[in-house]
Amino acid sequence: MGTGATTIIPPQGPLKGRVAPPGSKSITNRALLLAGLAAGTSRLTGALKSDDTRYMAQALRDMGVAVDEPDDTTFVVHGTGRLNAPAQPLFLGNAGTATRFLTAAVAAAVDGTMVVDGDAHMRKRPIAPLVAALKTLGIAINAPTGCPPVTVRGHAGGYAGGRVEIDGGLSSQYVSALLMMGALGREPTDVVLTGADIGAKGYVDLTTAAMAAFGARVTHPSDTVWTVAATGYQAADFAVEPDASAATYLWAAEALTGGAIDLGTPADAFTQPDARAYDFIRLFPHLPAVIDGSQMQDAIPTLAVLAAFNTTPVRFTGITNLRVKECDRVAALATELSRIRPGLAVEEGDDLAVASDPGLAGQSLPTRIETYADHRIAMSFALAGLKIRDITILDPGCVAKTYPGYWKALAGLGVELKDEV
Ligand SMILES: O=C(O)C1=C[C@@H](OP(=O)(O)O)[C@@H](O)[C@H](O)C1
Ligand SMILES: C=C(OP(=O)(O)O)C(=O)O
Repeated sequence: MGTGATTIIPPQGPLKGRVAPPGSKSITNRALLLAGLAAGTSRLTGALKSDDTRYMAQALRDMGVAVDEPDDTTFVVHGTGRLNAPAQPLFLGNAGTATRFLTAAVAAAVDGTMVVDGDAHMRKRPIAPLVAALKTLGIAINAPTGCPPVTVRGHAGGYAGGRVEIDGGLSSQYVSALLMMGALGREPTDVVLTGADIGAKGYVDLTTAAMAAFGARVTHPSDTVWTVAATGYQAADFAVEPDASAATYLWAAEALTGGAIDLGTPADAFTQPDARAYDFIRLFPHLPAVIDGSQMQDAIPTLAVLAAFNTTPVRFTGITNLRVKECDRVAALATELSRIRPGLAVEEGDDLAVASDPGLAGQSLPTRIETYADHRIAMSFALAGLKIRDITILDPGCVAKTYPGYWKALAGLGVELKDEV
């Protein structure tokens, strides 16, 4: 459990100023991995430095790849075209991207047996579908609980290629992991989607775009099939775009206060799925009655807190896999919104129904928000504190997973914060 608490003092007027969100977590962790698998030096600029990307960078170092950090937003990765077996289990905290992507990559890039593990939260996040898919490729791999730790017997260059089926319903990261591994096969790999759902498909598009930047060739002959050529990876200089999920808090802060915050990047310039949230945020306080969250899952906490101040109720659908993120986000949103005012949000089957009440603004509703070690719960509920007096966020440091500068960014916009230690 983290410690501390931060109370947000609602600003007197609109929030105005310039705040650039940090680099994209999703893109940084893809680029780090691909650079680590390539032979040669890759320079990643605009990158995110946060818990999630440090775990990925450290894992590469643990496998013999030199990763330099000349400044706050740059990684220089000196790939050798091979990864060494790590002496210790790879510890990846609660970084879903690092855990899922590395589980597949090490199977085809490292000689030896290794363990991929994470913290207590990661040990509750499912990885069984990815493990089962890797087994079908002849890889010796085991995750007895269906979650990390995963034990993998890897062979550098040691899988043939061929066809691998994956159900991406619980996590699109399984699909991305197999695609990035695909370029390491001896022959091309077809990644074939089974099951009805893949979560936010935009993350798979981010994966194939990053792979192309590092020299891979992926074709997508049908909605459910990707073919990855057996090219391996080439070092590249790569500019990481700002994080769209981080941007949602700034867009929402602007909408809630009627402000003008310049992020330095227009919403339509992002390639990440969560940028779609802007199309809703700009409608505030007239969000629609139903919002399908399936293609912008990490933005749902932001939108759900915004919805509490909407003129009419909002139902969020397509959010079942929010239950297997850093915490059960559907339950957390219902519980914590209802802590502010009983019944403000309820779980209805697979949906989250937010009652919405613009009259909440300006009230004093002293509430201590549990954050469940989930950065997005902390960051989104801070938005409620821009409108309601006496909202306190517990364990504010958990934002370090993806946005260590979050509180500073709010303070830079003139938001007064009171820290308890
Ligand atoms: O591929 C990625 O970079 C991500 C995919 C999504 O997860 P799932 O695919 O597990 O839904 C998202 O929630 C996560 O923050 C990042
Ligand atoms: C779900 C998230 O992260 P991950 O799956 O990469 O741990 C997130 O950042 O909201």
